[in-house]
Amino acid sequence: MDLHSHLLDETEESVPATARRNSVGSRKPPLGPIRPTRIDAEAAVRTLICWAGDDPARPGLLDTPARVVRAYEEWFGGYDQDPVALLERTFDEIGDYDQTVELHDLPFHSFCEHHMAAIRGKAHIAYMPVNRVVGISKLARVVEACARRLQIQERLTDDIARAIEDALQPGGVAVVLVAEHSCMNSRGVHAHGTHMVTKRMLGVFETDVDLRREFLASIDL
Ligand SMILES: Nc1nc2c(ncn2[C@@H]2O[C@H](COP(=O)(O)OP(=O)(O)OP(=O)(O)O)[C@@H](O)[C@H]2O)c(=O)[nH]1
Ligand SMILES: [Zn+2]
Repeated sequence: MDLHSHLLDETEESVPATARRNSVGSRKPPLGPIRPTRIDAEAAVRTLICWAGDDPARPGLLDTPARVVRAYEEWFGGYDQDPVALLERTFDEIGDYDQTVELHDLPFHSFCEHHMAAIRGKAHIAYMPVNRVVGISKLARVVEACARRLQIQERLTDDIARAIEDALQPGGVAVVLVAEHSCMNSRGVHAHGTHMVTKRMLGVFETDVDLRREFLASIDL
């Protein structure tokens, strides 16, 4: 049963989240606690509304817990996706094409695992194909599957690169993420306008300095 149907079934006994969650690449997912039922999740939202200082029983907030839980299904839908499987379909009729394939300015949304606050940014991806390429929309899907989890930007960058490497076995992969963290700009240190930049270089992008430079220079940082 996938997450969506699981959450629709309010009577179902809680089962270990790890029984359903997919890992990124070949790595095992972290051992999670028991995943609660939808009813438990909505009760938790009511608790947070009280913690914020409002009344979950007032008319404007009555439907909010159900909405928040539905939003969580979307925001954290990555736990039920296997990024490597998204890249299963490849195309091998690439003629003599022997240069990098790059996708720039892919928007993504994630949540930092320290504050569960939004991370919004852009991903820039390159890989050096070996005999086969993947549909470019699938690269965007991989970013989404890795981002819709609780993350830190460094691991998100690595997850995306590893998924592409595992699935395509290319000559190399490069991933650069440029993102704003709302835990940095809406609270805490209130550092507005800051961007975090992370990079993961594998294969030829790690060993060939000129190739790496060319990719990094092509990104609008
Ligand atoms: N390296 C890294 N740090 C992150 C990321 N997202 C959030 N953080 C940081 O995680 C840290 C958590 O630090 P703590 O001291 O435990 O939390 P805090 O008291 O809320 O810290 P402040 O944000 O400084 O108020 C903060 O410095 C955040 O800026 C990320 O993706 N990567
Ligand atoms: Zn944070």
